[in-house]
Amino acid sequence: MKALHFGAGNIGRGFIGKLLADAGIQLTFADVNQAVLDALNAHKEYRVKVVGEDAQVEMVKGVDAINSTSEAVISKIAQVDIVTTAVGPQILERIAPGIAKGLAKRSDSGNTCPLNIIACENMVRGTSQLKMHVLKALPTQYRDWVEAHVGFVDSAVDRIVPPSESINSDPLEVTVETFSEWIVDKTQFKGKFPQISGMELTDNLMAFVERKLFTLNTGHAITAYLGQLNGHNTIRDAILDNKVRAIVRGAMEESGAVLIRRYDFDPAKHAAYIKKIISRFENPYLIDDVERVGRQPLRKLSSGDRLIKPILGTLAYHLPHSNLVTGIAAAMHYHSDQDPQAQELASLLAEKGPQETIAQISGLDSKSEVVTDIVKAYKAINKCAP
Ligand SMILES: NC(=O)c1ccc[n+]([C@@H]2O[C@H](COP(=O)([O-])OP(=O)(O)OC[C@H]3O[C@@H](n4cnc5c(N)ncnc54)[C@H](O)[C@@H]3O)[C@@H](O)[C@H]2O)c1
Ligand SMILES: O=P(O)(O)OC[C@@H](O)[C@@H](O)[C@H](O)[C@H](O)CO
Repeated sequence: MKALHFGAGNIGRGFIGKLLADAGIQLTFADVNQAVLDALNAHKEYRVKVVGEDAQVEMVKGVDAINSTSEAVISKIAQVDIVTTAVGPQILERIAPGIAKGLAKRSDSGNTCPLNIIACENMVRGTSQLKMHVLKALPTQYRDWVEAHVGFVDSAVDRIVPPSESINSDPLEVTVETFSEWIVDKTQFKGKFPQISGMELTDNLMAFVERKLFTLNTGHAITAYLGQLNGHNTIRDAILDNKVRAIVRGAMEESGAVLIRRYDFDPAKHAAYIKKIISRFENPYLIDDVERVGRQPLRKLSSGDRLIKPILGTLAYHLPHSNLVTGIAAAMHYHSDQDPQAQELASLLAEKGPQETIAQISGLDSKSEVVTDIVKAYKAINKCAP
């Protein structure tokens, strides 16, 4: 089997690419980072440091790389059996035209072997969104062919992979936690399921996607935002601060109450899931900056993402949400010189004030009680800020 994986970054090299290569699949990465492309093509292998109680170094071997903006992508898509992505939600639209051209070439060349495409991004049904962009870029005469031969498979992906400490000495080495989970929607495959150890199949994907995004990522983001406000640089330092930890746990429990109602999860198992996540945030072997986890605050404050979607659930079911409100208010204070979205957020706040800003970003009604609560919490943080 052959695979093309877009995004040779942390999760690409540290998780999805590793599982594909470990399964004996011939793997090519597509990226735009020339240094990473050159290093992959020079060495054809890289180190994955799996850190935890039982630390070990594993090698990923036999890989190569192409530029994702080059014609080579089109030829690859015409030939491979599986395409995966880990590029970030905002990049899916950018890689779609190349995928569409590749699918047209595949059809023209008479390759009717099934192809499955799986986006591994932190978003709800990311592959379905990628499909929408691909179809937009695809000449209409290929649509039926694509529907018949190409599976667009949604997935949930979970492994904490911060940038490696050895980035300067080895641009390919990646440091990952021991925990990992990749769950794919088995109802969307074309042809036989690929045999990839570590890839789990489900016919109930939405429950897994929401459980992960609205528990781990909700808690992670709030840890980052409150961590920054309280002077912490890393997720571990932030979660070890009892003030931060209480709000993070409270927010995950509030979001969890929605998930338990929506998906009929077992409350005891969900409580254990939250406990495990907090211990993952505490991982002493990973250095994960609050700036990585807090990145792109406008995305994280959008209506379907980890902060707003859970609070909408609490409103629908008339459940408590005071910790989520604090988390959202903290997100509005997020600042980073490196992050264009943090700067846009700051400009919006300066121009429109907190009430209009949060309403515009999140889609919440500016006159609603919840927006009033968020603005009150935002101003209360302002008063305490050093
Ligand atoms: N790191 C994690 O802990 C983690 C865990 C689960 C899911 N994710 C998700 O995985 C995705 C990637 O996250 P990451 O942490 O690996 O980010 P990253 O920045 O380390 O990697 C992204 C990679 O995509 C590449 N890229 C950018 N534009 C591209 C393009 N047009 N074509 C091909 N490649 C392009 C970048 O050069 C980079 O190598 C995100 O959606 C993230 O939410 C990350
Ligand atoms: O990748 P983002 O920006 O959506 O979220 C930042 C982190 O919360 C995220 O990357 C986690 O580390 C990951 O989702 C763990 O599975």
